[in-house]
Amino acid sequence: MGVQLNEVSLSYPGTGLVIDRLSARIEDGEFIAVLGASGCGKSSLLNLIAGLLAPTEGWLDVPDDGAAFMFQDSNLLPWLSAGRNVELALKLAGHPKDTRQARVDQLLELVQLGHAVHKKPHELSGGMRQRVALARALAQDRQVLLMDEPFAALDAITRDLLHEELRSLWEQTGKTIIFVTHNVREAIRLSGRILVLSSHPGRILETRRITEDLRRNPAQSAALADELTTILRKEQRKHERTDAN
Ligand SMILES: Nc1ncnc2c1ncn2[C@@H]1O[C@H](COP(=O)(O)OP(=O)(O)OP(=O)(O)O)[C@@H](O)[C@H]1O
Repeated sequence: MGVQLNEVSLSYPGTGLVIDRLSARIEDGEFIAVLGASGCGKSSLLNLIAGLLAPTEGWLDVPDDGAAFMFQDSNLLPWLSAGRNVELALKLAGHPKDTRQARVDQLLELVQLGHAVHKKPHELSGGMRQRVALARALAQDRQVLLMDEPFAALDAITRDLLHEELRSLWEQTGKTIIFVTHNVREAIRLSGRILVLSSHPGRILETRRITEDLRRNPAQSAALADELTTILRKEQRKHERTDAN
């Protein structure tokens, strides 16, 4: 089963309505990108799906075991090695001690970090730390993986590499991935479908399917990127005008 949102609204005290009657169905095994300008409610949406927030109105249907979360900051425990950081997640998920080391090795291999099991976070590059964070998220063994701008702080080359690795990891694991970004090219590169959110309050403005043919066609991808960027800019301007009044 995937994730279903039915007329979901969210208000914060003080801020007011942030998400307005948002409905979407995300299929099991789908890789979806949620694209929107800063402050449009993307993180709030992930928090709702993770069960960290409750909707003010409407309802959501999320798999019983919930969802794993990965953020822009790796949030690794600095005094633990990469392996121990992943092991801790396995321990919290209830994996017995005698099976944990083999699973740590497997997960770190999956994110191309088999060689870094003993390294502490400060000995790793930003990209490597995000790989450990990804392994830690996978250690939770949930079908749904929520990713909140996980590569936003990385340089372009590292990000590019991680895009490739994430796509291949998604193909291998069949996870349902909900990936939040404000980067249009990243959304096209990674996902099978893009939901574009409006700003203040967040509603679905556009839905676009991304086929493999489109992804492999630079001219078509660039045209779609231009189109989505124009939509986002227009949305941002509308919002800036509203704020100025
Ligand atoms: N706990 C909170 N209490 C009150 N207002 C909040 C809270 N969390 C977020 N907001 C407000 O809700 C709106 C949406 O925030 P959210 O972080 O979900 O957006 P976002 O699209 O993820 O932003 P960004 O791209 O900048 O991370 C913003 O105006 C923000 O200031």
